[in-house]
Amino acid sequence: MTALLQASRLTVRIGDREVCRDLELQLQPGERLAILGRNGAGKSTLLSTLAGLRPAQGGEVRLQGRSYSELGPRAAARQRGWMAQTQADAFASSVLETALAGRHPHLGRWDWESGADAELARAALARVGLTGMEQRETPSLSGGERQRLAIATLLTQAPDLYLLDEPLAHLDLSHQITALELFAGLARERGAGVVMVLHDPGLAARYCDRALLLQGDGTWESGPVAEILTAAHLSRLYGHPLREVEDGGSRWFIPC
Ligand SMILES: Nc1ncnc2c1ncn2[C@@H]1O[C@H](COP(=O)(O)OP(=O)(O)OP(=O)(O)O)[C@@H](O)[C@H]1O
Repeated sequence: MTALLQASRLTVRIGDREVCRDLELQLQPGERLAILGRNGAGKSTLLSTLAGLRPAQGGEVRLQGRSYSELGPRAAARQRGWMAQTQADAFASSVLETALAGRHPHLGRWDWESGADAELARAALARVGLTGMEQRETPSLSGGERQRLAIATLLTQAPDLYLLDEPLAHLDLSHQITALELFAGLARERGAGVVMVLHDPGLAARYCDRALLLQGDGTWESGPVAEILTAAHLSRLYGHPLREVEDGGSRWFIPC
């Protein structure tokens, strides 16, 4: 099976600092991967490299077997969606218009969005609880509402691969679980691949199949969450002792 995402011998640097050296990564349809690490370890930098938005210093990234230069930006945007850590609105537009921007990679150069596109956008807004807010201007949204709009825009884009930089930022606990369940459903039902930068290893253990730990010095570890997300690994990763607690079949990690 062709991997949705493959990174081979990927080396990413910021100045003379290494984020990862010779990273090997494969994501198959339906798989969810969590990226964890300390602040400044380079998680966002790696994610934007995986999204083809930043050049790698070595190795390569392929989407369903093709490099970003082979695909070109429009085809790449039909295959992978990227959610930035913060949502910047260059100018005010309505909630519905913002969600509809997710359809742009699917339209011809001179096409307008159709009624069917608007239906997709409205359905996506409904899935994140923004029905009734379609005509609101984006600067008037709260932080959590703006984040849910970013998720709705990605749902409207409907790529095969979702690259999410801290998708739970600004969300209350209930909306965090709703968002994680939503991406779990896309993986299960549509075979979507999901890569998420997360700061909660308990949620990563519950909602991802595999985890990638970025140590901040170019070294990394990855594997199934059962093997990688342990108190010993995580204590070393964060430089603070953590204790593992099991409850109702889920594993949680508590700072000591
Ligand atoms: N253009 C830049 N010039 C200099 N340093 C940069 C630049 N971009 C990022 N950095 C630095 O690179 C490091 C990695 O940044 P990155 O945003 O990828 O980290 P992160 O792991 O996502 O962090 P966080 O958990 O805080 O979001 C940080 O120390 C950051 O200050």
